[in-house]
Amino acid sequence: MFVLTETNSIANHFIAELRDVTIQNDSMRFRKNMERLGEVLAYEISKSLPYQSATIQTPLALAHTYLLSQQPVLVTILRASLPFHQGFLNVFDKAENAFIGAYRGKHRADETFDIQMDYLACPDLNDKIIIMIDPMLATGKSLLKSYEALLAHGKPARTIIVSAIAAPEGIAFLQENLPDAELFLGTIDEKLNNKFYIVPGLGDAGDLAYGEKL
Ligand SMILES: O=P(O)(O)OC[C@H]1O[C@H](OP(=O)(O)OP(=O)(O)O)[C@H](O)[C@@H]1O
Ligand SMILES: O=c1cc[nH]c(=O)[nH]1
Ligand SMILES: [Mg+2]
Repeated sequence: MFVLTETNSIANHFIAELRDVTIQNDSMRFRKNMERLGEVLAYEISKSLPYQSATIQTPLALAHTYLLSQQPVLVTILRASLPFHQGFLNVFDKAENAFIGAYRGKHRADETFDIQMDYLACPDLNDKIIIMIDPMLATGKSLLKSYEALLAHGKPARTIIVSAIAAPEGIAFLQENLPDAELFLGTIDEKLNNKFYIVPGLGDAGDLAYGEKL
């Protein structure tokens, strides 16, 4: 498991601004900070991908380097993931993309909920490296249900899950139910509250980026 804030970097500022209740009034800044965090995490993930040697013709001579031997598939879970996904796409500009509509349905009286799924647009996933992008890992149910839906499109060779903020409960849930998935996290928070929101967290990422839904 990789946790970005285990090393201090400028990304601490992006996460601090995402959390800050005053700065959250500026939804464009919220989306931009989520995008910037996506770029940083994409760069960190890029260090773990496979590379092959390549030769580039400059105007003067040949330059030797290593380039990705396989492009990842970027999987976005609507809607909060959209700006985070854009950060990944800025870095992995040749990646294929998948989109999943998964969201927490209406909470019951005891605050439990089911995950609703209503949209899936996806390339062939057989033998691909998939990066599942969701800014909030709370209970982990959205990510697990999304992964199960993806399997109808093939069996990935490798699954990377990336979140900006994760709760210990969601991490434990994924480690139990998706033991082969690799986690790349911005930061790990304290706990979930009785509505299954991350504390201290940042609130509702989808609402902060795009406004409240009915
Ligand atoms: O780990 P979980 O308990 O499943 O919760 C996390 C999910 O909640 C948020 O989506 P939300 O349902 O709020 O939908 P939205 O993006 O449309 O706001 C978030 O983007 C995750 O997908
Ligand atoms: O804290 C949380 C949990 C789920 N979804 C969010 O947007 N925030
Ligand atoms: Mg939401």
